[in-house]
Amino acid sequence: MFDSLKSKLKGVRSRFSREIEESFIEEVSLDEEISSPTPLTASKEVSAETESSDIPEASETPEPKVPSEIKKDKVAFSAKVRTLLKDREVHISEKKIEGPLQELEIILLENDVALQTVDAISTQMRSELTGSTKKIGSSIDNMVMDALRDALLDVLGEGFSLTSYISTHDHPVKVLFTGVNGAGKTTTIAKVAAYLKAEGYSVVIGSGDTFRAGANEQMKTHADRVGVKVIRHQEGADPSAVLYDAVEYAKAHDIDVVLADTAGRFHNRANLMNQLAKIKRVFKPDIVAYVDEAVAGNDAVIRAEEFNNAVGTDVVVLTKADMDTKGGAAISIAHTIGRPIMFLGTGQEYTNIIPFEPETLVSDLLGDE
Ligand SMILES: Nc1nc2c(ncn2[C@@H]2O[C@H](COP(=O)(O)OP(=O)(O)OP(=O)(O)O)[C@@H](O)[C@H]2O)c(=O)[nH]1
Repeated sequence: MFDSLKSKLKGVRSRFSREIEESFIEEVSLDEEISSPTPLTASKEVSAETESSDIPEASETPEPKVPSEIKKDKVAFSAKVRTLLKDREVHISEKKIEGPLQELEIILLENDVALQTVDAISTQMRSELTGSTKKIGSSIDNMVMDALRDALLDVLGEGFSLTSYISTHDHPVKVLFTGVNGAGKTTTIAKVAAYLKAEGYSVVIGSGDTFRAGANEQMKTHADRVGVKVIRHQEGADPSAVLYDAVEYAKAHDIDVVLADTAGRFHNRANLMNQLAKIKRVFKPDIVAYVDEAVAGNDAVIRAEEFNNAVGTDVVVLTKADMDTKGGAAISIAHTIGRPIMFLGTGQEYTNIIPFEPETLVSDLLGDE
């Protein structure tokens, strides 16, 4: 999942660290250290905090150095500056991180992160890394990592736990699934049903896709496999009536959750969008879940926004995350439409669904152990 983005983020993180470190190495007047017999004249922020024990002794009669010795000196010197920087207060100017920031922006754009989300991540990184004096903790790498983690968490928002919602609201909780054709709504409903059953909740499915030939049978097959009752009418029936019946069944049988399927549709099909508005009026969902493919990248973000504007959306489910190497939709969608992600679909098995937790995604993206 999101492998291309992961490896690129790793690269740009090292570049941030390198550039920040190198700029301090320059400040500590490298030439002077290598060629002159005088002690290291550490300058600016670092020198102010360097203790006398950190400063190498000057030899009285220095021998001229051969190139290999100079190289070794440089390496040793960089290591020394790195040590000096740890637990020090330093000032990082915007200039020092401009190059890597631009690289980060390009990487995010190339991986389908929406422009406004890229801007937000970049602004947050800039403000967290620069400006006032910073205390570098264990290392510059960690400081960069923390800034990137905070920026990503900021755009990902809080996530949405369906089980927490169910445990704190009246039953039956009604979830309406909307989205474009073939995004994976029907499969997702079966996966969510299996997930909720495993969490100890009873579920009924309303087969509200009465439009596509074979959709009823497909839903029934999935429901049978995960052991959940499905309410169906004949093909072409009014989906609002099917879903109304599903709610009545849930009330009569003390069922915790109703999961309602709908036919796939595009936001620009006015009659189908009006039908969805009617379904909402009759079914009165507690949660409207917009389903789209993570692999669709920017298109998924644009469609989610259009659905949200047309019929409203409370949460998003991104399917086929297992096939998505970029992660752009997962990173941008909550920030762009202002609605949290509820689940990620990660394969074709019924167990291939994970509740979306921003911290887990960010740890995965940044390669935490
Ligand atoms: N790899 C992968 N495939 C998935 C995932 N979710 C769904 N699919 C596949 O996507 C295809 C379409 O899924 P459906 O559930 O039929 O899609 P739908 O949105 O109900 O389709 P319509 O009824 O046309 O609106 C199927 O082949 C699913 O197995 C996922 O998370 N990963």
